Order: sequence, then C-alpha cells, then structure tokens
Amino acid sequence: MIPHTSPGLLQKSRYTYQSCAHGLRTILPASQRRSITQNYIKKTLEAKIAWARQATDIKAGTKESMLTMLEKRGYVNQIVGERDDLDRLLTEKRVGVYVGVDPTAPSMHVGHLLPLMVLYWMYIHGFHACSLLGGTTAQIGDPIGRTTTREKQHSSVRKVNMLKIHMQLKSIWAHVEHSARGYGYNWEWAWKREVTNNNAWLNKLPALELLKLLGSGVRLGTMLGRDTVKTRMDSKEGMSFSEFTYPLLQSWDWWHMYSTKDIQVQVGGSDQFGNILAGIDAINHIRHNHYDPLIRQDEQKFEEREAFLKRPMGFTVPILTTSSGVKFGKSEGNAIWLDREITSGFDLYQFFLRTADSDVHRYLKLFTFEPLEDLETIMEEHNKAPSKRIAQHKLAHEVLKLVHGETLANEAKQEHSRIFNKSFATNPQTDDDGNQSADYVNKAAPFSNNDNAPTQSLILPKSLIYNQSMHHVLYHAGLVASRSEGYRLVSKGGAYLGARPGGTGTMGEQVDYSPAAHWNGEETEKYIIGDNTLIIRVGKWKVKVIKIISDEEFEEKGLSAPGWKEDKPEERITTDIKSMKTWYSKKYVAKAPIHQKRPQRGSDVEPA
Ligand SMILES: N[C@@H](Cc1ccc(O)cc1)C(=O)O
Repeated sequence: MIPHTSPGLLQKSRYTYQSCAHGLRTILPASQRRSITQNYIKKTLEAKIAWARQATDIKAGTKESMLTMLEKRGYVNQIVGERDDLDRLLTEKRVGVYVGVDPTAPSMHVGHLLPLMVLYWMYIHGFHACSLLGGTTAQIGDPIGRTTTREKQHSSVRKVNMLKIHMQLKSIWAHVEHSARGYGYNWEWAWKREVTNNNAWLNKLPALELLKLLGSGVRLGTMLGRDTVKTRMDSKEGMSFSEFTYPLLQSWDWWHMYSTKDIQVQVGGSDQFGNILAGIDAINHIRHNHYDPLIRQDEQKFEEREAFLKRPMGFTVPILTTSSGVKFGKSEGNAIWLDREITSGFDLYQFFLRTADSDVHRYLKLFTFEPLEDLETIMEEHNKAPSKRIAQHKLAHEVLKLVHGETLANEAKQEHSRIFNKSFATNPQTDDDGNQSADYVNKAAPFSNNDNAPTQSLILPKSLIYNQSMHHVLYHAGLVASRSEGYRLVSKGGAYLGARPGGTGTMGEQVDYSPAAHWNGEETEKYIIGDNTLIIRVGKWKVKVIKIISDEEFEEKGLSAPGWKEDKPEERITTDIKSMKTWYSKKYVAKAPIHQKRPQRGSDVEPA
C-alpha cells in the first residue's frame, strides 16, 4: 500500500515518525499510519537513482538543468538568493515546488498562467508540483500592489469563487498531462501533483503557535520597510493589521508544506518577491529555533551538502507587458479570464490571436510546451507570411488546449475560421455579472466529458428551484436532458448538492457535497447558500453554480431555461408518470391539472 505522505516511515510506539528528506519529522497519529510495500521502496529507490544519474549528466554538461531550461524560455525574473544555489538544488534534489493563487475573483485570468506554467514544466520534469488555493488567505487579501483594502465578500461569493478556481486548477492539471504527452513527456511513477487549499491548516492554526514560532522571527523594521506598507501608511486609508500580517500567513503556508510535504521551492508572480523572501526567512527561523527537538534542525550537525539540500528557495516570473507597453492580459481595460463563462473560449482564442508579431515568439516560449527548436521552425514559417498569423494560431490553440482542453480548442479554432468565412458573432445572453442563461450554456456546451464541463454559472428563476424535486431542478439547470433522466440519476446517487443540509444553508470552508435524494421540494431549498446560490454537482466534473433570482427579474432579462414557461405540461406529466410510477401520486396530477398552463408569478394572467 502507498503511504499517506512521503516515504521513510519509521514505527515508534503509538506514533509513526515520518522523516522527510529535509530531515524534519512529522508525527502521524495511528489513524493515518499506512504500511509500505517492498514495491514502493523499490520504486522510491529507482527514482532516486534516476535523479542522481540525471544530476551527473547535468554536471557533466550533457544535459540541460531545469533552471537553465526555465531561463531559456524566459520564466525567471528574480531569484531570491543566488542563482547557482537554486540551480544546484534543483539539480541535486527532486524538491517540491508550489504556486499559490488566492480565489478573490470567480476565475483566474491569463496572468495567473505564467507562474503556473513553471509548475507544469517542473512537474513534467519529475518534481512534486503543488498548486495552492488560498481559501483562507483570500479572506484577508494580499495587499501587494493595492492602494485600498479589498472589499469584504459575502461568504457565499467567497465559497463559490473558491469552488470555481479549485475546479479550474484541477481541470488545467488534467490538460497539462494530456498536452505534455503530445510532446513526449510520459507520466512516470515519481511525478507528483496536487491541488491543495490553505484552509486545511490555516483555519485551525492557533494564534499563539503562529506568534511563537513565526512571529518571534519577524522583524518589524523589515515589515515596515516594504513598499506596499509604506505606500499604504502614507495614504489616507492606512493599512489594517490583518493586511499587514498577510505575508505571515503566506509564510506559514510554506512552512507547513515544507515540513509536511517537502515543498522547498516557491514560485510566484512578478510582485511576489517580498512574500517569498519573507517565507524563506520564516522557514529558516522556525526550523532553527523550533521548540520541538524532533523538528528543530541544528545545521552545525549537518554536513555542507545535507544542510544545503534543506534550504528553502524561490523565484518570481517576469511581469508581462506587450511590446507596446500594455500590461499583458488587459484588453481595453478588461482582464482576460480563464473561465469561459466570462471570457468565452472563442474570445480567449481571439485574444492570443491578436498578439503582435513582436511578442508572439516570446509568448510561445512561455505558454506552450513546444520545444524551442520547433518554435524556431514555426517562427520561420510565420515570417514567410506574417499575415497568415501561423504563430499566433499555434499560440492560441495551445493555450486553449491547456485551459479548456483539446475539444474546445478545436472548436474555437473552427469558430474562428467560420467567422472569417461568414461574418457573424456569437453574443451570449449574459447579465452584469457575466452569468449566462441555462439555454445558452446548454447550447454552447453540450456535456460529454470534463473538457466541456467546467464549472458553469447560470441564472434560474426562483420558481424553478423552490419547492421543486431534485430531478426537476437537474432538468432546469440543464444537467440532464429530461426529468426522467434526472430521476434515474438521483436514484443512482449520481447528483450532489454543495453545502450541508440543516436549515442554515451554510457550508464549511471546503465545499462539501451531499448526495441528493428523492426528497420533497422543500428539502432542496435547505441547500441554498446565502439566499441565492445553489451548487449542484453531477458525477465528478459537472458542477453548476446557480444564481437564483426572482421570476420577474428572470423574465425581464429575457432569460430562458429548460422547463421555463413550459407550454406542454401534459407531455411533461406523462413522461414523469411513466418513469416514476409510484413517486408521482394521483395527488400531484390533481394538483396540476393536465391542461392547465403554469401560472406566471407576479403576472395577472390567470390559468385557463
Ligand atoms: N499572495 C499570492 C497568493 C498566495 C497565497 C498563499 C500562498 O501560500 C502563496 C501565494 C498572490 O497574491 O498572488
């Protein structure tokens, strides 16, 4: 059996000491102890030998180092510390690396892709790569680069954002593996990737633990000297203590992952240098001064190499501006989002297609897995007839493959050529928040696999949710083609609701799912979060975040959804009765006479 975390378990009385490669030992309670098999030990050893061989080749100059490769492609801006130290660390040790994203909006934007690409590259070169969702840090908000405090978000908004970005990170990971395979990077046993959320540890971190272990090493002078702090202190608004301490929380994340998962390297956006530096200082302070002798590292006792291989290190990616000086990802004042409900796949394709000739080679290096030599060939082709935009098409297609998957990437490409043949544009119905009507979402994206079923937001009117059985709700949300299909799905236990039942409609910090059942309509209502949001999941990937508005507003916006203003209630009832047999009692039929039109709420049209 595979152990719960990294290798090196050693039994001792009631506890298991897990020795991480950096020498720290975490005590696992008996409930989390797992045994390891001979096979696991063998594979671990093989992976170590392979790494050592590779290091020898790199040192002999017959193989390129990870850092050199990243530098050649333009990913490295500022290294926190010495370049050669980082190069040596990445060469000699299969370290863990992480990139954090705070879910302060419902989607990541193209700017997030850059540090994540480093993570993806390192993953396909055998490193343990972790994308961290800042579920807790997002509640404070990184003050870097901000002149004002972030507005407080309603907890339902925050949780929906967290859910959406979590799904985004997960589905991009699946696409990374697929894309990389196309370039000959085949999965190996030692590769490891994960999406984790800092609410798992920060929410139960005692304040005293943070102050004692980390706070004792943080110098006020250093904190006060940071540009963000100085600017904010000089402003009228000033700065809150919570924002001031944001870097401490980010540092704790790293310390937590350093000590439990061997995550020794942090990569961040161009503005993250200060936070990464603070994290390195914090980890060094804690590991050298920890009160627990099992965790404390006494460097004097280590040999030079051993001490070196325990050091935390990090770097930032460059800030991207187009050759005309515009910040990358901003198009006419709007950010380009990775959620296709906000920036459609077609628009994302168009964004990359508009890349200037002077930028396209650089972007191809940054946003694709295409080998540099092949990029040279593509550029040569491109330069023969720049107006054909060969390089831009390659770029747009590769980015779409990464973000939305191959099927959608191909569709966006086809849609582009259709538009250039005929002149038409899709103009989805959206409201001010970028939500689309169920009809549009369903037509635009028939579900078949995870690629075309990312998190979807849609609006539904109250009457299609309240007092409705689950199979009806599933149908109205476009998650199933008919109510009877919905009925079968609920019977199989294949539909879930986000949040916990219990009248309050709140949920924990993680989005929890409970299986839906054939309960009566009022039960569904208990899962509504903050009065207006319902999250439904079908199977593993289809998640819909439903914003509930009044019927009047739905009507006013001209939106539509399956089952809205249904004109043929008799058909609906016949199919329902057929498939549901006993479930639909005579009572229901009596309540909704067959030839009766559904009365419109708020309208003065009486049923015939
Ligand atoms: N502060 C980072 C996000 C982040 C959050 C938590 C971390 O541990 C790391 C990074 C940003 O704003 O981009």
